[in-house]
Amino acid sequence: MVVTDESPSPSLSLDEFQSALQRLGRSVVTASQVARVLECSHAEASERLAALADAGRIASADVSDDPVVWYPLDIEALSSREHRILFPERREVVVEHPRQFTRAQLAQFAHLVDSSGDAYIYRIREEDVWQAPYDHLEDLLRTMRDVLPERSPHLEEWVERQWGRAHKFTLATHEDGYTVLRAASDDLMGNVALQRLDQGEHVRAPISDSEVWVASERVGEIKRILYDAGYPVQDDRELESGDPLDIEVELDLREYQRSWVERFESAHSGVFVGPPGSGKTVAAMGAMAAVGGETLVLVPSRDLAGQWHEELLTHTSLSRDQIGEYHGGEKNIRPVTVATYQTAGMDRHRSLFDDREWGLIVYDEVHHVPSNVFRRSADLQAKHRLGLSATPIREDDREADIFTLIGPPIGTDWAALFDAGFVAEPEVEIRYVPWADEYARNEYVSSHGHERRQVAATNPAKVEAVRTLLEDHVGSKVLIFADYLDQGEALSKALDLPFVSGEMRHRRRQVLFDEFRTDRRDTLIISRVGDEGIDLPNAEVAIVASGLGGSRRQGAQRAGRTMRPVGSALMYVLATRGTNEEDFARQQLRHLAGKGIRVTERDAPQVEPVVDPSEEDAQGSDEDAPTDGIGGTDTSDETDTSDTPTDGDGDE
Ligand SMILES: Nc1ncnc2c1ncn2[C@@H]1O[C@H](COP(=O)(O)OP(=O)(O)OP(=O)(O)O)[C@@H](O)[C@H]1O
Repeated sequence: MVVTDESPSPSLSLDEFQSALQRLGRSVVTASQVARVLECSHAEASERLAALADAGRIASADVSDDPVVWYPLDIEALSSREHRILFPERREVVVEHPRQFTRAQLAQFAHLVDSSGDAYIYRIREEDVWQAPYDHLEDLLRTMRDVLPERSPHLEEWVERQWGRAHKFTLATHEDGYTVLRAASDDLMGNVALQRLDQGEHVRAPISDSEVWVASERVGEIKRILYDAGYPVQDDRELESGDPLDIEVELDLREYQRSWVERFESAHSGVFVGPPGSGKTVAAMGAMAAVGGETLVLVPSRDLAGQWHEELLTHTSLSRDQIGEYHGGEKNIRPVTVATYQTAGMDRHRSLFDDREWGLIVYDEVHHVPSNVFRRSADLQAKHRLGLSATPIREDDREADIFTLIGPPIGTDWAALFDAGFVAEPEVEIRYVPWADEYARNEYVSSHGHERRQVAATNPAKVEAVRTLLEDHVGSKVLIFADYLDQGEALSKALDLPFVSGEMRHRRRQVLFDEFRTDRRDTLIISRVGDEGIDLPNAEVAIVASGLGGSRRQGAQRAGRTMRPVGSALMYVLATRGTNEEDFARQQLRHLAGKGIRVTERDAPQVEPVVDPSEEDAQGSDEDAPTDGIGGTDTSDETDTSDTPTDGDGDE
């Protein structure tokens, strides 16, 4: 029986029309295609499309031998509109022109694998499900359904299986005080754990078929063994609170900071992941107050140690004699001690970990923890451990170390962060700079390895490219990053600006940083020493002259220096055209895309180099003299990211 519905078809909104286009993956459609998506008759679809066209919202074209086609009036608006496509079998999501919030949501459970051009490709790996910062599977699935263009039962079943694997083993504290490992089933204990753990070293004695007493001093190893076997362990043990220490935070924590601290209190360990400037350090003080025990804070550089010291004095009830610093400059162990990773990683300073009954270890810039400190952390499993990171993805992808030795990411309420305006999406532009001259290009062609990278990074034409950018941003607060000492000095001379490097005395650096913070200075040239956490909250523009060969995280940190909540922040990355810098630039900034940063690319405007007349004579005399290449990178500062630490400030 056919029921003819005399009432007019329900109208079709422009949003529904555009969603249909997205579902169909097309920008021009026929009524029958739309009928399929709307699950209505062809006639009804035609009627609804015609009504939308009559309302002047869409257009149609009579294509002679083909049916009428319909398309949005402003095809441009569509082309810049966010468009998501799911490939369930590959567990991939492709997003064109993703918005910042979309990228932040995807970063909760998916790994950004490519972002060249406008399409961002995310893949969901098993470890992404394991580390998804949710207490319940339903919460994870809700976020997925919110951000994925369609539901996929097949994908959700896979996610559920991975989630299950991450909840098959639990470490707990037995009522008699010893540490036990519990499995979700006898089989898992027998076929997975007991096949891999060492009887005696790891396993002390069986308690039941699914529960064993384990060696508490081997917990770090046990976690790693089971993680590598595909079973990340939930750590629900009661942890030591160390010698009691009463700490109060004298700032009102923001909603998302309180949420971080509450989640940490229930999990006892974990990582706060939030954009630079979002308040992780202050939230860590909240965690210190919650634990109420003596605290060891580990940071990547001496400058940052000084900054933590100041922040603790400013924002907590701690008195000056309760806080000490432990690094090249001073060796004071106090109830709250801030030490550099370099010092903490050295055997002759291992007493740092054992000298006091710490209740909490804080790892700042957790992706920066050197291997020897990670190894030492394996012995600290009885303590509360907190990581802070703006970019949790390690260059060498050692998420497993962070997960097993410190803890899983603790959920970040991105919506609250964005609503509170603590994430300013910076514009990042890669500017491709031509060679200064044939000589410089030939030098690149004839060099190899590190020197080749160096020649590309220190292309003299970059000086003019920086000068042009400074002229475009007169009055803005600008940081120019130069990894190579000679390039930093060349920029300093050409632009008459100070160059802050690890070679500069600590005191002089502080003076320049303070002048920048207090607006007595607009522009600074800095080397790696400025990468980690040095608080230059009012930087508005970052120009990366060199340092692309470093790592993705440096790119994020540099963007971070301009991602402070100061409205629109800009970052220019100078890459020499036709060299490996182009690939580095795209690879490094792809990582930033996963943190909600939009990347554009363009060629630097051609400019004639400004040559100092005095140099003109000098150039004439030895223009054929081979240069020995540009001086080495500034490894004299403390934030050397290699695992064999060097310490610019003479840490013993
Ligand atoms: N709850 C708060 N109330 C007032 N100010 C705050 C609060 N939380 C953070 N701030 C301020 O915001 C700035 C950045 O905070 P914080 O240093 O904690 O951020 P961060 O995420 O640790 O930055 P980075 O990643 O660079 O280390 C600081 O000046 C801090 O004093």
